[in-house]
Amino acid sequence: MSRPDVVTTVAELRTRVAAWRRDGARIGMVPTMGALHDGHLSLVEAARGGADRVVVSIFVNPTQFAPTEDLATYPRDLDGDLAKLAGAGVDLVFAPETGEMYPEGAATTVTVGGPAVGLESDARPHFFAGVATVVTKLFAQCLPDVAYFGEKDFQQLAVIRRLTRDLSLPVSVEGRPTVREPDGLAMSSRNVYLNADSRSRAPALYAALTRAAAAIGEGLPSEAAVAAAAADIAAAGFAIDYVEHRDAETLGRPEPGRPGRLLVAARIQEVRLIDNIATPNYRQL
Ligand SMILES: Nc1ncnc2c1ncn2[C@@H]1O[C@H](COP(=O)(O)OP(=O)(O)OP(=O)(O)O)[C@@H](O)[C@H]1O
Ligand SMILES: CC(C)(CO)[C@@H](O)C(=O)[O-]
Ligand code: BAL
Repeated sequence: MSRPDVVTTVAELRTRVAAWRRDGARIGMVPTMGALHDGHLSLVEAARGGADRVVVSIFVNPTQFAPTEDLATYPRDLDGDLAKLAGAGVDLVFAPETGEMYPEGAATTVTVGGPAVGLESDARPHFFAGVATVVTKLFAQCLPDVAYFGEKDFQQLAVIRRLTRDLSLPVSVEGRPTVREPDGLAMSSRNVYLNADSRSRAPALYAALTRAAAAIGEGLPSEAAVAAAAADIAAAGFAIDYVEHRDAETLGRPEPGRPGRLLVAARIQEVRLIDNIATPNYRQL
């Protein structure tokens, strides 16, 4: 099966997209950092369904990593990624070098408040400014009609929705459900860092969220459900960054009658995993 075409410059990307647009095509974009797995492929499939042409970007964005984080070792495999995309219906891969995305002297950063405050930002204070800046640039470079993001990075999705609205970007942002391994672990490029022992413990994260969401649905007070989830996660050997019940849209305090979300970030063997689950029947104050 033939691999998708790859371009590395904004000029080439714009030329290709402009030609499709002249033909009246609707453009879909799937931004990624590569090391593709079935979660990414589910976004590609959604894009195939919602657009005539699909662009996948692959760029390990340095501005969303702190100096202490795993930028240098983040899994990179463009050749393997292109093989996975062969036959997936992708029209173009945009795989820029860092200098193309951040030319010498780049001095502009997009910062988001609201849903970007707290949770991931407490552990990764630089993170959402990096994501917001690169996603704004990708949207400006490609000018997609619609862009697809995973609910696995739930706060990131909320931040991207908010920045798109606040900056009046003419892009429809679509969130897609988390794709999981058969034992419930959310697929993530960083799962390859897990050794056999940590991998066997990792499904405890989603199992704890599932139990807590069901308990909240049955009327258990939010605080008690969160405390039980935290205890389960700690018992599985994780160091917890946060376990929180939040409003699914604002990520502020959960409100009865509105969709809620349980979110977790926890570390095992120094691998930081995140996950989340809906609490649609939330009724407690
Ligand atoms: N399991 C998954 N199901 C659905 N979407 C996913 C999943 N994992 C990642 N995505 C989405 O794919 C897009 C690109 O994510 P990214 O390249 O960072 O992959 P990742 O597996 O989340 O990597 P990382 O381990 O760095 O978090 C994001 O919109 C992300 O939410
Ligand atoms: C949205 C994104 C591609 C921006 O670099 C990244 O944060 C990711 O892969 O989720
Ligand atoms: N999956 C979001 C990108 C990151 O964690 O750096």
